[in-house]
Amino acid sequence: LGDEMKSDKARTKKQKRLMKQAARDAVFAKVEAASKIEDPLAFFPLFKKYDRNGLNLQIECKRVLSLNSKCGYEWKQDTEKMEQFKDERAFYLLAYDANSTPVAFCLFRFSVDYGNEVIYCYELQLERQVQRKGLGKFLMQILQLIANRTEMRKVIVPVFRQNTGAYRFFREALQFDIDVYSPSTFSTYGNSSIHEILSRQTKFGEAVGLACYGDPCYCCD
Ligand SMILES: CC(=O)SCCNC(=O)CCNC(=O)[C@H](O)C(C)(C)COP(=O)(O)OP(=O)(O)OC[C@H]1O[C@@H](n2cnc3c(N)ncnc32)[C@H](O)[C@@H]1OP(=O)(O)O
Repeated sequence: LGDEMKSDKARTKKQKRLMKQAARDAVFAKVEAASKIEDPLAFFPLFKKYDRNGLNLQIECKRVLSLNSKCGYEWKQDTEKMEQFKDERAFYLLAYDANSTPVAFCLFRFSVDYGNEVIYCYELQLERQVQRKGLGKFLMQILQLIANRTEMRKVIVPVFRQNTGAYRFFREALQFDIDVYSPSTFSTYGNSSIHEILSRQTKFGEAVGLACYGDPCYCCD
């Protein structure tokens, strides 16, 4: 009987391990599939235009590798950014003005973060002249839509604490939470970390209601 119990226990343990592995594989498969979508913005053609508050912009979603070297942002000098730039799974949302000049970009990637399928937004940058006209909110709304469509659990953004404008934008205007894996939630870092990881759950995230962005609300429909 002792031996039988032991082998039962071993079987259950193995089953649990296999189930965990299958769940993990499913998360990676979902992220892999989303990463292969040629143009995630194609699902939302209405969002290819931003025509509000005196701006009239075209919005495109492109794979980072498909961009040519014309895009002359200063951050391209930055080595770490350059690595992100070269990542074949990364995408840009780009906003162009009437002269086809890029005036804003959002760099993101589908990713697995602590076992969760997420959209990781590395960077959101708007030229000064297009700031405070709702465009940042609109681009993040697009990310949230894409995240819902691809069944990701949340949208994540790292924000430097000293960037109070961006912090307020994400925390107050867009209702991002401090992510459970943000450095400030670990006692070793406490409040000394220079950045905070913020996140906003999708409808596939854990039991947090969707606070809508805009009026009209595009994310709940
Ligand atoms: C992951 C990261 O990349 S973090 C770094 C973010 N990027 C930067 O800091 C670069 C410079 N700034 C920018 O590119 C932009 O200003 C962003 C991305 C911070 C915000 O985008 P914008 O289009 O300017 O903001 P938007 O007009 O959508 O603002 C919506 C609301 O957010 C809040 N908000 C936006 N910017 C600020 C700010 N600087 N200070 C305080 N609140 C702000 C306001 O409540 C605003 O509503 P209101 O204008 O009616 O008061």
